[in-house]
Amino acid sequence: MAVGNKGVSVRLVGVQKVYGQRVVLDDLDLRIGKGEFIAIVGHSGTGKSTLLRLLAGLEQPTRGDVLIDDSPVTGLTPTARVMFQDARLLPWLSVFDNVAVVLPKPDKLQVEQALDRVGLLEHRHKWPAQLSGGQRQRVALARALVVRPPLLLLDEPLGALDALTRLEMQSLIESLWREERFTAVLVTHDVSEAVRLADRVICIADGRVSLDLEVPLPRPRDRSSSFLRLESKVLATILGRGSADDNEAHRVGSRGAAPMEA
Ligand SMILES: Nc1ncnc2c1ncn2[C@@H]1O[C@H](COP(=O)(O)OP(=O)(O)OP(=O)(O)O)[C@@H](O)[C@H]1O
Repeated sequence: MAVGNKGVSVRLVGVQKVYGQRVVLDDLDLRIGKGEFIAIVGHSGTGKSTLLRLLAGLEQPTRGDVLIDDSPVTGLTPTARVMFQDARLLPWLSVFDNVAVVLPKPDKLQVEQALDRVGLLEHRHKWPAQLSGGQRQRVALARALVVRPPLLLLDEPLGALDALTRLEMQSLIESLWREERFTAVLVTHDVSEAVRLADRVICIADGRVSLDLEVPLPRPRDRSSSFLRLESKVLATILGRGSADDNEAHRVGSRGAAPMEA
């Protein structure tokens, strides 16, 4: 498989996605650099998962182009792996086999390294039912990363976890990303998680990008005053209000979450 440990670049140009009468994404433009970590936030139903499915090649845009390393996505994106909110493990396979199953040619060392990287090597002989929710998501992460994908798509992967496990998983994802520098696109409802992990936080509203906010904070990030300012800026955009220190330069487009009368 054509995979490596360097990220890919991603470009969406004038992307529209229509389901029946519903225009979910409309003339959306977005660029993601190689190895960047992007978080996508926005109200429920604004098309965040749709956007990930377009990047994965699970769907095609109604109009416009999705380009990975400058090549249009026309079928499943071979460089991408997706992680979902539910781990989607096969209950009749061991932890080891749940990771090995995605390899065209199972390789014991490769699987054990992937499990070791997520801290689950000693659990490799267990069944999914014997694991906690957090451990199951670690297996899903190992399965996604075992092929060292250049593009990791994360669809609210930590949404069902308790707060503490969620923080641990955020640290794990961040440290694996820092080691391997794949391109990461995280869909999340948790604005704090977005600001903690992402180089840029993208808000989607009315089918397009309503905020593209750089997070220029050193990692690992704590909840400093700068962190809180960025967090409130993202929240204000999602809620459709300008925050007191809002900077118009961060807003893009003329529609969507433009500041409204508060
Ligand atoms: N296959 C489909 N057929 C018809 N409508 C769809 C399909 N997939 C998504 N939609 C609709 O498109 C809209 C956007 O869905 P999507 O799941 O991308 O939103 P989202 O922002 O990820 O939402 P959430 O935050 O609730 O997960 C929703 O109205 C949804 O019902």
